[in-house]
Amino acid sequence: MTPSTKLQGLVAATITPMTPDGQINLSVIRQYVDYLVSEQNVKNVFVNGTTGEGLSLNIQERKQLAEEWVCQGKDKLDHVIIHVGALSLPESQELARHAAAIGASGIAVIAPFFFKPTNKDELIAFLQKVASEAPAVPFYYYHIPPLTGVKIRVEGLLDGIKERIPTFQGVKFSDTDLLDLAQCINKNEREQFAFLYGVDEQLLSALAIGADGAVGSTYNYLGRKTNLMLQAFAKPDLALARRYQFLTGEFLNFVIKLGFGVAQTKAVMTFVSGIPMGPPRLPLVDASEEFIVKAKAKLDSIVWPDGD
Ligand SMILES: CC(=O)N[C@H](C=O)[C@@H](O)[C@H](O)[C@H](O)CO
Ligand SMILES: CC(=O)C(=O)O
Repeated sequence: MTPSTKLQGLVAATITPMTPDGQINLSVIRQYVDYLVSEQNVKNVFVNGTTGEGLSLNIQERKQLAEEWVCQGKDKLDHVIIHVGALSLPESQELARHAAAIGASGIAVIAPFFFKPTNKDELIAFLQKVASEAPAVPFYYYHIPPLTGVKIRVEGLLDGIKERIPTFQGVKFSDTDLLDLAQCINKNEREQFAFLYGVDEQLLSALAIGADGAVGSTYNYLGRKTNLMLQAFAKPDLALARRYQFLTGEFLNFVIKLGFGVAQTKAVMTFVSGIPMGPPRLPLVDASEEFIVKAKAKLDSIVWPDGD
């Protein structure tokens, strides 16, 4: 792994494979890593986040998953970022120390979401207490207000953050407020922070205002297509880049109308990759057969510009 290089390009938010009886299934992670690298051309992962049901796992499970991803990713993946956010500060700190000990290339933390920070100073104080437990590991703030309910704008959070959190390296930005994202990017030209966008259906818009890359659930199975969008954007061939975004958007728009979340992501990844992701953990419930049939038909019907 090469933790010193700036994180860019696509990062798959990993799914947590589970057995039919609901235990974490570490045995398929090796195959999962190979699939991401060879079939999707994705070499960075974000483990135990939203898609990974990180907040529904216990500490032991989170550590086992982190270890397995780091171990299986060795020599194959570029970055293995571990999400270590938790409602309990000591638990989050324990996970941060663990991630450092196993050699993770970065850690990320969401805002605590039961008792919530009410301003940026409270939020930074929490993040700082976690980050300082892993003083040699790049730290990312994971901004996802639709799920945490913590709507503190990132632009303001960045002011002086490097002084409070010396390992601060960037933001995983999972919000539709592109003005906030743009202000962050504009402000941080010199700092070399990485801004990774997390709303896959509008990644192209975020690239246009300067996002470095993306972390998302769809890069598990649409990584190759999204990489082609990134290439088209870099060229630049905007018409082609738009075409890819419209097509991935067409799929997402379709499944969102059917009801789309982590359970459905597990089902889609299972039929696309052939790797059994298993059921989600309650309160999430399995995708319906009807969803699976319709989602598969939709994905199969898409004619991609690369001829697939
Ligand atoms: C709320 C959520 O899970 N967001 C993911 C990452 O942040 C995205 O990757 C979405 O799954 C994706 O954009 C589809 O809506
Ligand atoms: C999408 C994402 O980054 C997550 O699942 O945490």
